[in-house]
Amino acid sequence: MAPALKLWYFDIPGKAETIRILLNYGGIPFEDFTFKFEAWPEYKSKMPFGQVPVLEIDGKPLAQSAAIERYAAKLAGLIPDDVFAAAKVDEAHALITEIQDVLAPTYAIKDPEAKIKARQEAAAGPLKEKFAKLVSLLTAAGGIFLTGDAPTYADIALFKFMSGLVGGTMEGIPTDVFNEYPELKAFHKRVAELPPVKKMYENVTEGHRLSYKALPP
Ligand SMILES: N[C@@H](CCC(=O)N[C@@H](CS)C(=O)NCC(=O)O)C(=O)O
Repeated sequence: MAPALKLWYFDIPGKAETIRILLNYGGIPFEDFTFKFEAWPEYKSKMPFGQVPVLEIDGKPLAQSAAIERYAAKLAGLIPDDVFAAAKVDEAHALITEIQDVLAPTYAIKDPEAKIKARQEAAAGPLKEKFAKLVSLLTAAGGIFLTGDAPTYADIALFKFMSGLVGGTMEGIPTDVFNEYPELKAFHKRVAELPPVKKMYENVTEGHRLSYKALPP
């Protein structure tokens, strides 16, 4: 029998959106339990590491977004069976995490101008180096998806990252940040048009799931 799944997270895309896409992709029913920041103190002590996302699986909690993403990807058939092929997918996923880590310190900057400046600097330097690595990976795999011609959870994670970067919540990152990378823009469109992804975002009515946005032309 399929496990009963309940995903706990704030009412924003954040670290839960890739998990949401993966579960939707696999047509796997789950309760998307979201809450406002004000309600967090009520839940924090119930979470294994005092943080979210947490996926409750038949009542048992699983924390850490990377572990939850892999779990959801296995259910959705977005991890290859072959051990080496699966490791290459993890490799691509780790590169995306590294890219996210470039921007992570900017979230904590309180001064709005300093935050924008730090992001502009990241976009002009370190992010470019990482995007070039992504293009190499994509090109080496044949230019369709990150590790070949079938989508995996790494592709979903990159799609979510790219959407979030230009989705209006990353002040300081120019919305044309991907214009120098036609391969990445084509990739983003390709993932957006995968039928389960397209369907998920067509059906969205609430703001918290709107991390997807078509990239500017
Ligand atoms: N390594 C963890 C980090 C989780 C994390 O940073 N969660 C944040 C939200 S994105 C959180 O729960 N913040 C509230 C808190 O720490 O009290 C993961 O990837 O799941």
